[in-house]
Amino acid sequence: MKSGFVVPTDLDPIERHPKAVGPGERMRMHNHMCYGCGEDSPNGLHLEIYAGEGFTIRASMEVEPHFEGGPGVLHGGILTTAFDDVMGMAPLLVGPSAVTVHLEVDFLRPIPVGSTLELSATLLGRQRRKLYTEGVAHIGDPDQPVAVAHAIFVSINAREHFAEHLDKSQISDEYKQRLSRP
Ligand SMILES: CCCCCCCCCC(=O)SCCNC(=O)CCNC(=O)[C@H](O)C(C)(C)COP(=O)(O)OP(=O)(O)OC[C@H]1O[C@@H](n2cnc3c(N)ncnc32)[C@H](O)[C@@H]1OP(=O)(O)O
Repeated sequence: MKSGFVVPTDLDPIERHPKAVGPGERMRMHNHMCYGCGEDSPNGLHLEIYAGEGFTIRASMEVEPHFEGGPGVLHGGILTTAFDDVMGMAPLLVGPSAVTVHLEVDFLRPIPVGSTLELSATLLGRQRRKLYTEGVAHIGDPDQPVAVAHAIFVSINAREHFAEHLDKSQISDEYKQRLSRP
């Protein structure tokens, strides 16, 4: 496996945020129109994402026929989207809203349509605003991953980061209200 992803050795200490959801609980939806996890996204993946122990996250995804890429198998871009969303929840265990700046996926085995894909993510560490994460996907045997991903998220001030494009959201009024709260 080749990867340009390197976790720095001089990481900042991390601890679970006191307000983070507990192990086994569903992660709070950051945007109910999100293509990955939003329950109201018309064509989205509708991922239900749960906090695990420590700095881990998990989710399951049914590989629907309309997720097909190659004949009978999951499209690689859909898998990448799922990783982005599941791994993107890991920073919320320690506090900050964060967005993806780098995401790489190693596709190890084809993933058949009709299977249940188990996704997990681990926050490996933090260096200043950068949050390093690893994701693993398997079907059936957890010791036989079908894909592995590595990503860096960078913490943001959500109010400032999304301000310019808020009007384009399908739920801009709701978001404007949410982000205006002190
Ligand atoms: C809100 C809650 C979300 C919860 C889950 C969401 C799941 C879905 C997640 C997504 O899909 S987010 C959508 C895709 N991502 C974006 O649209 C982000 C676009 N990028 C940006 O807007 C800017 O790059 C960003 C605001 C994130 C950072 O710009 P800044 O000017 O604030 O920071 P800067 O460029 O100085 O980078 C901060 C650190 O990150 C590092 N960095 C930036 N880009 C990098 C990169 N591509 N690879 C590696 N490191 C990177 C950078 O070197 C630096 O490291 P150091 O602390 O060591 O100086």
